[in-house]
Order: sequence, then structure tokens, then C-alpha cells
Amino acid sequence: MTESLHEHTTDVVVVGAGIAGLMAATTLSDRDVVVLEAGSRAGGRVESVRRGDYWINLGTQFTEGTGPLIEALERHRIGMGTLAGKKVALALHGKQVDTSNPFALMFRSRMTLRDRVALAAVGARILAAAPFLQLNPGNRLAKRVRAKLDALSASYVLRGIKSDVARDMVRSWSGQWMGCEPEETAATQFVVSMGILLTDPAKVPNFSLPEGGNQTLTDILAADLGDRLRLNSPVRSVERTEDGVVVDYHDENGPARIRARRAIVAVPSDVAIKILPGLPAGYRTAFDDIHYGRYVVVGFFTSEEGPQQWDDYIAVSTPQLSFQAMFNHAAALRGPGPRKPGGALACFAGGAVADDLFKLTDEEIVTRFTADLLSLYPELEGKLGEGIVRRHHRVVPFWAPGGRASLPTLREHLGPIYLAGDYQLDMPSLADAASSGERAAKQVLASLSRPAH
Ligand SMILES: Cc1cc2nc3c(=O)[nH]c(=O)nc-3n(C[C@H](O)[C@H](O)[C@H](O)COP(=O)(O)OP(=O)(O)OC[C@H]3O[C@@H](n4cnc5c(N)ncnc54)[C@H](O)[C@@H]3O)c2cc1C
Repeated sequence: MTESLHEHTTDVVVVGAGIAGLMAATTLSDRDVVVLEAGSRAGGRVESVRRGDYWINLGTQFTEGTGPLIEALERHRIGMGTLAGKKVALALHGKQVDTSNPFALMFRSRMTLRDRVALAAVGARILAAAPFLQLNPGNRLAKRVRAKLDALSASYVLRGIKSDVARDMVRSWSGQWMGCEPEETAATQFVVSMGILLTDPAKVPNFSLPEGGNQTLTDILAADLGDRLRLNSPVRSVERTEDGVVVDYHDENGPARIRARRAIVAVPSDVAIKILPGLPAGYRTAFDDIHYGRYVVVGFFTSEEGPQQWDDYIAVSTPQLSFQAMFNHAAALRGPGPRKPGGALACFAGGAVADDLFKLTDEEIVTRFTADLLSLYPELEGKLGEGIVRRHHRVVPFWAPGGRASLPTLREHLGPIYLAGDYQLDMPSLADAASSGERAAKQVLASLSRPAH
């Protein structure tokens, strides 16, 4: 029996309801717009679970940056949960040391002289390049340093380094911030993220943990769209026609088709390449050049009472444990006044460590992470809730050495098809994904208001 095809028309179809697609669709809300989302929930890589006063971000961890994302948070009056004054720490050889001052860290943590010298060399390599990447990108020197780092792998910071501690730390930084190994990625992204952390984390604009988790905003945007957002509707193809696009997808009634004047495709690069048949070679190469980091995350709601040693820390690097970092999602709630009982912690492993963990069952992962978390904080014995596991095969995009040159192609529309997603901008992030969605929607609005020829 052949299934019948439901067909309808609209002005604009948005494919994908991650932050890029949601921002695009809400910017177009005066138009006839339909959003097709493959999953059973909106938000994509943004996901938060909530319990009582606490929440855990199981997808996007921190909100940071400027532009449409922050404007949307403000417009919807979502408390930003500022992290000003909160600190980061390193747990090494069983001792936790505040890393707010990287130089003090070198002397206070348990390391041999050889490890200290090796780490100082790694830090010096990062700090020598980082300031150039913070200059105006048009600056001649900035361009030269960037071109050099784009061509090098991030493992250049480990050249000649023999210390296992230094190697473990660089791997764990790369794993926890990008979800990949230093050998996989061009040095640029690594140096920018590590440079900011090593110099002045307070310089990261709007570094925060929005109230209720990052999903608070995506839930509001999804609710604003109402029934224009169609969940469980995976798109199979988006093709150009003479006067617009035709989008084939599937919903609970079977195969369906929408004809529209424009489409915004806001899906990860590996999906885009599959649903856009007949892509010009330049776009195909640019999509192929994008890789994604991998993470395994386990979130734990906790039931401790009274002040704890991690209360003022947002992140603790744990390069010698089965997870590489612990993020404290309750940090934004800790201020003056009585501390609420309980808390919310998330343990992260990225890159090759995540690849190995993918081979285990959820139960095995939780058992390992629980044992290591208790070795770090024995006072949590009997106070850890059930571990909530997420396996992410797409964290943030990264580019191999020499791979980033193709990126500008993906900022150009393909006739009536506009692209959006975190891969479009220089330092992929939630804020960049949101900006790309708004930007695509504004381009669509401008194109629709131009007289047809
Ligand atoms: C664990 C984790 C931690 C992170 N931490 C941070 C952080 O601290 N700070 C930060 O700035 N960024 C962070 N990120 C990155 C950030 O989450 C992403 O950059 C951002 O969410 C990407 O948004 P997007 O809309 O481009 O893509 P996505 O969120 O991936 O949205 C794409 C949507 O398209 C849908 N889709 C896929 N295929 C189809 C199809 N065929 N048809 C229809 N729909 C489809 C998907 O289901 C999804 O909803 C993190 C990501 C992860 C996974």
C-alpha cells in the first residue's frame, strides 16, 4: 500500500528547532512560518532537567557572549544567574586548588618540578598567541597569527613536553571545552578558549547560568511558536523549485510535503549535507570540513546541607579521574544568606575519553563517575541522586588544521535556501547559533520584501 502525501504551502519553512531555528522562526513570527523538528522536543543541544530549586544543564553548559541570545534572555526577563566572583579549580593528585591565579596554582598544587616547568611552557605558548587572537581580526598581525594557528594542530602546545601531568591537563582542557583531542583540531579555537581562561575569565561577556537552565529560553521560544512548531517531523530533503523550495518530511500521518518561498536550514552540518541534494561542490566541501566534539555527561542532584567546599566553584578540572571536569550548576544560586539544602552537579568527559565511555552501558558510566566524584568529595556519600546520563556525538564544531578556509562559503545562501547553525561563526557557541538564526531570518525578510522579477 502506498501512503498518500499531505501537501501544503507557507511563506517560510525552518528546518530544525535548536536555538538557531527557534531564533530564526520567532524573528519571522509576523510571517506564515512552519518549523519542522525531527525530535520530540525543541531545543536541540540545549536541554535542562529541573528538580525543586535546582536544575542541571545536560546540553549547553554556560551562556556567554553578546547579541540576540542575550537580548532574548533579557526580553523574556529570564534571570541571568551571573557567575561573577565564582571560581574554577583543579583537582590533582587528590588535592583541589583554586586556579583563579594560574601562577599561584603552579606552586600550590601537588606537582614535581618537571611537571611545573612543562606546564609553564604550555601556558607560555598559549599566552604568547592568545592576545593576537583577541585583536581586531582585520589587524595585520592578528591575521598572520590566526593563519598560522589555523594551519597547526592544538597539540603544538605539547611539542617536546615529556610530563604526563602536562599532557593529561592539555587533553582534559581540550576534552572538556571542545569535546576533542588536541591532535584533531586546529590550534585557533583551543588557544582562544584556553587563553581567556588563563588570562581573565571575567572578560567573557555575560558568562552565566540562566535561571531554570538554558532550556528556559528555548521552552519560551517554542511556546511562542505554538502549533507552527511541528515536532516528530524529520525532514528528508529541501530542494529548490522555480519559485521557492519544496520540503519533504514525515509526520505521524506519513510522508508530507510543504512548498514555501524560502527555507532556513538550521540543522547540524552532517544532516544538512544529507537533506540538501545537489549541493554545489564548495558547500559540500565546507560541510565535510566540519567535525563535532563528543561528550559524556552525567548529572546528579544532591541532598547535602550546609556550606560545601565546591559552593564557590563553577568548574573543577579533574584530569586524573574518569571524567575531566565537574560543573556546579548551583553556583549561580550561592550568594550571601543561608544556603539552600541540596545542589546540582554535572560530570563531563570529552574527546577520546568520551569515545571509550560510549562503549559502556549507562549503569557502568554512572558507577565509574560516582566512585570518582566520591573520591573527590567523600562528604557526598549517600547524598548523590540517580545519575542522569547523556551521550553527545555533537558538542561544538571544530576544524582540523587547514580546514577552516572553507567556512565563509556556508554563510552564503543558496538561492531561496538559507543556512543557520553554530558552525557559521568563528567561535561556535550557543550565542553564535542564535545570531546565525536571527541573521538568516533577517536576510529572508529582506529578500521577501524585494519585488519579484
Ligand atoms: C553537552 C554540551 C555542552 C555545551 N556547552 C556549551 C557551552 O557551555 N556554551 C556554549 O556556548 N555552547 C555550548 N554547547 C554548544 C551549543 O549547545 C550549540 O552550539 C548550540 O546549541 C547549537 O545550536 P543549533 O541550533 O545550531 O544546533 P542544534 O541545537 O543541534 O539544533 C539542530 C536541530 O535540528 C534538528 N534536526 C536534526 N535533523 C533534522 C531533520 N532531518 N529534520 C528536522 N530537524 C532536524 C535537531 O533535532 C535539533 O533540534 C554545548 C553543547 C553540548 C552538546
